[in-house]
Amino acid sequence: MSTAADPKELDIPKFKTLAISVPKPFVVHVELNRPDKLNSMNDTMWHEIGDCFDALNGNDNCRIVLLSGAGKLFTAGLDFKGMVSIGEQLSQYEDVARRCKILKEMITTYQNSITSLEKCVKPVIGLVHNACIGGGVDLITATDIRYCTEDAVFQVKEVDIGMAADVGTLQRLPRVIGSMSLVNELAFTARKMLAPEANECGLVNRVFKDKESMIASAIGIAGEIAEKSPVAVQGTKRSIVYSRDHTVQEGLDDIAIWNQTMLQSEDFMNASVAQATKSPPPPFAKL
Ligand SMILES: CCC/C=C/C=C/C(=O)SCCNC(=O)CCNC(=O)[C@H](O)C(C)(C)COP(=O)(O)OP(=O)(O)OC[C@H]1O[C@@H](n2cnc3c(N)ncnc32)[C@H](O)[C@@H]1OP(=O)(O)O
Repeated sequence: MSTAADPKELDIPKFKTLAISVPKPFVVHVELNRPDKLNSMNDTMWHEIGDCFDALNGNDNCRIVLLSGAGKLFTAGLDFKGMVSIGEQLSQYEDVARRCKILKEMITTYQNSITSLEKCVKPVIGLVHNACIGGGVDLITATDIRYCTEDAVFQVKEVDIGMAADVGTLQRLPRVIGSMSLVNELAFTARKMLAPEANECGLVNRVFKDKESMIASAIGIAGEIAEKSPVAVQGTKRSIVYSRDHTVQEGLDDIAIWNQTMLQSEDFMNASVAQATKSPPPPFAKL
């Protein structure tokens, strides 16, 4: 069975603002890659994040994704300078309905871009070093596992630029960290949350000394996940995301219907036999 240790074998489009590598078979590393602009999120990056995760979702050479930032920090959030071109587009119209149409289209495109991480059935591990600001928090709240470095700082900074966050933080952060009081405090004050507090409140579940050790550990963990049945891992992510937004009974009903099919997969049979006979896990075919 061929595996994609070579990024070219992944066969996904090339991106201007994202760097893609394959550190291990089936493990895809996506880096926000505008280091000279502090990985600030311009219109191209917003579009490319969506395109990238849509492509990885359908790619059977990808079983798990690592998401980090190239250079000094994870991301400085929305690219202020990119907002000038939106301002120019708006200035072409005097009418409120025409202006609203431009803004609505932009907001929903950016929302869909973040949601593409959640819709991607491959688990995504968010790896934050140094600063994770504004849109960066939107982005990582849509990941499945989050780690950071000791120097990490998280900031829901939108109120400081005169806006209510609108692409996911206010919807997902309460579900990630549980305490509505803490979410409210972070969102109303835009204060910095440092790594120990992020760990304590559950925004991340591991803190590493530096970026190198974080990436190395994450590649190891991703490699372990990539060796498991893709039927099992993808079904698990699907069920966790579905259950988050539904009642317990609805979640149970959904997974019963899902597994009435998936328990007939060869992965279930082969993995169960290996467990029962104390044999090493079998290799699983691409999905
Ligand atoms: C529909 C919209 C949906 C999305 C909404 C998202 C909203 C948000 O993301 S709100 C948050 C926006 N971001 C910020 O407010 C971050 C502002 N920047 C900082 O706080 C600091 O720059 C940072 C902590 C990231 C780094 O600090 P450091 O001291 O290391 O660097 P600086 O000297 O401050 O900056 C270096 C140059 O980078 C430019 N820059 C910083 N952030 C941005 C940005 N977000 N967009 C564009 N450019 C940015 C900064 O102006 C400096 O440029 P120069 O003066 O030319 O050297």
